[in-house]
Amino acid sequence: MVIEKICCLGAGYVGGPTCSVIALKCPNIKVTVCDKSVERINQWNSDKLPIYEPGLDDVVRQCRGKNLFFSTDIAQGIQEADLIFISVNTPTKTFGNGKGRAADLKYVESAARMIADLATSNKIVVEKSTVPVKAAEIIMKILRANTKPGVNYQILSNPEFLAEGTAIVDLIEAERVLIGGEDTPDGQKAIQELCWVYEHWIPAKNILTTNTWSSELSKLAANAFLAQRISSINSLSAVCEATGADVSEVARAVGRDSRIGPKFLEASIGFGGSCFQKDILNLIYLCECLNLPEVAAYWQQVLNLNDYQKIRFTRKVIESLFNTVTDKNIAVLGFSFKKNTGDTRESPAIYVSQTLLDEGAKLNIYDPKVEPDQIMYELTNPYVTSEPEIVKKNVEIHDTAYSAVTGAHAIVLCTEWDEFKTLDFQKIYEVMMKPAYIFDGRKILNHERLQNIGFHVQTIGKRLNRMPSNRAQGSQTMP
Ligand SMILES: NC(=O)c1ccc[n+]([C@@H]2O[C@H](COP(=O)([O-])OP(=O)(O)OC[C@H]3O[C@@H](n4cnc5c(N)ncnc54)[C@H](O)[C@@H]3O)[C@@H](O)[C@H]2O)c1
Ligand SMILES: O=c1ccn([C@@H]2O[C@H](COP(=O)(O)OP(=O)(O)O[C@H]3O[C@H](CO)[C@@H](O)[C@H](O)[C@H]3O)[C@@H](O)[C@H]2O)c(=O)[nH]1
Repeated sequence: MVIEKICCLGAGYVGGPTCSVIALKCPNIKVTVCDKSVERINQWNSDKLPIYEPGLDDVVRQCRGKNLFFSTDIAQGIQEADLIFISVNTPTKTFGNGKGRAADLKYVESAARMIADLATSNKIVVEKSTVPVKAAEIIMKILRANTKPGVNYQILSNPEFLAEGTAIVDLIEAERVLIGGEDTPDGQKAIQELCWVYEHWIPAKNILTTNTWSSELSKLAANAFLAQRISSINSLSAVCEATGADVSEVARAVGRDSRIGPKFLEASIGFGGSCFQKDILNLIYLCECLNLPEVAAYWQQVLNLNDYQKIRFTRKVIESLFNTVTDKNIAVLGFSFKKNTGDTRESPAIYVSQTLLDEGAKLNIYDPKVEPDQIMYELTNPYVTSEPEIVKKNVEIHDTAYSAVTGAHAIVLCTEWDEFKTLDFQKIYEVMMKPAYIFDGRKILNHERLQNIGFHVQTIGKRLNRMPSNRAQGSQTMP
């Protein structure tokens, strides 16, 4: 089979960018991205795309209406496609068996059932969502139990490794594409057909093929390893703060060993995002089901440490502000889980903000890309608060960092947006309450310069004992 038409079920952070790049690099393939959400599809077809991702607008502009289409007509998408990506969400279960740990496969299952209902010709079905090992078996069972005469299915695993904020570069210059399939002649043929799609722009040496289960497990393993590095360096950040070592220096020294490498050793207020926690929980649950409690406990510790880091940082904020933030104005700079994305899923800023609100603080929140409604949605979510009215009363969303900090007792920097590095902190100092505090949860500011201006500064993994300069001590401009 030559792949002429691709359909993707799920127009989210993965389906949208992935298929846009496939359309860009494979001009002879028609790519249709389908979603059951009319609103999402309308946004993909508008000038304001539903997700912010550097470079994405350009790619969509080049291909949309030519060989890239966004549609709610799932039936047509499925029927005409030779190859179907399942790119739907796989959140952690919130109730029932495996609550809080297992991946909820209801969207994967419903996608498989839609394909089974609608397909009238042979399909290669590709699991792109992140799933527990053996999920392909579920898809296979649903499809093969409902096969219409003359319709054959091959199921492949092709996990996605893009990171938000760098998705387009990650897709165009992928270090590796992983494809797992059945060890049968038809399975191997399907693998080769998907390889052919990627080979339009990915060197063949970067395309790895494995059996289905290795491919599924490798995705969970990759995220577990990455998150483990962050928890490792974050654990040492606490040691640094207690001893006078500097975590950036430690990371530089450790990372210089080529066996360890320098990437992903940036201490922080903890990792966020929709993937790390969810996928490690998924791995932990899998280990528990496989009766491997020691392995489950090992990975659980990566998550425990991440919670500890968020708690430790927030506690430091409160303790530094004389152990009370009641009625204090606190500017929260950054709400997304990392820079260059508007995504707030599992953002550490949620925990920090919610804890400060619980302590009676008033928050002025500014993020360059997160929509105000999204911030309020996260903070008034019933899983996070039982008092949404108090949250609404005590949170103000600002459209510049300067307006957020005016009159604030403290700045809490939660996301490493580049624009925060170039703020005029002299000007900011003048409009803040005194003593003025900055808590740099991302280690991106020039702490010495801030101290010279007069700020009390705290960061991650480094003790900054020096008192602010005398010059600035008394200058209070706000009542
Ligand atoms: N976000 C990332 O950076 C990232 C990276 C790699 C892998 N992943 C994995 O990819 C998967 C998708 O993640 P995401 O961030 O794109 O999720 P998302 O929530 O942004 O998008 C999923 C979309 O699927 C749609 N959907 C659900 N069921 C459907 C159905 N039956 N038919 C059509 N559409 C349906 C939803 O409406 C939603 O728009 C998850 O398994 C995730 O773990 C995510
Ligand atoms: O040294 C570091 C690197 C990252 N982070 C934080 O870790 C989180 C996750 O960052 P990142 O991995 O860059 O973004 P994601 O979009 O969550 O991407 C991860 O999760 C995706 C979904 O599975 C995978 O595809 C990617 O390969 C994997 O990097 C963010 O809060 C970062 O601020 C740190 O604290 N320190």
